[in-house]
Amino acid sequence: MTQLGLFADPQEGPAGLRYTDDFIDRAAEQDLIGRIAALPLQRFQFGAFEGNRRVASFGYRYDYTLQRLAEADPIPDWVRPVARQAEAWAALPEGSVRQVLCTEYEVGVGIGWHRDKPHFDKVLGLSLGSPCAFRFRRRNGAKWERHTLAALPRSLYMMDGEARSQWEHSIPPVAARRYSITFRTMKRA
Ligand SMILES: O=C(O)CCC(=O)C(=O)O
Ligand SMILES: [Fe+2]
Repeated sequence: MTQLGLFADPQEGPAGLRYTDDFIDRAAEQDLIGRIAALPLQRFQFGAFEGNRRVASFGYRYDYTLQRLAEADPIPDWVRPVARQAEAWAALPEGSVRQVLCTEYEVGVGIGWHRDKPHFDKVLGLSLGSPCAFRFRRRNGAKWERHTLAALPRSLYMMDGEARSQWEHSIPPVAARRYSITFRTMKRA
């Protein structure tokens, strides 16, 4: 387990955060990167603000303009085995991952502070291609509690409990191109 705590006891990560290195091997990583790179990725749109990361959603997507979930293309066959593998690791029922987000971060691109939409329940993320600092923060009175997870390529994290509901997360601009696959379960079936 690789967890790097900044400004905090390294033992004290957000409750409900789980992480494992080497969730997949290098061959599987290269295969998934090739699959994602071949997708018709769209620049992430958040109202008037255009983020720089590029994404493709499957199962469901969150429509920021209408502020609701919308159906998306079905989860592709090539994602299913790794989604099943993530469910097994997280002890989730098979098939409970109903939303998949594939993301590409070019050099210098990251993601700002946020919590994932409340429509989703558990959030798991597979890192591909390069490492990132996966940062967490939570307000504690006048201060922020902070934690940084060093997410290595081929690793998997899960946000559940407080890590999911109380803490915000962000990724500072990456030094090398990174891909991720985010697996989400739904709050209500
Ligand atoms: O790339 C990642 O691992 C995280 C992405 C993320 O936080 C999100 O899309 O909500
Ligand atoms: Fe997120």
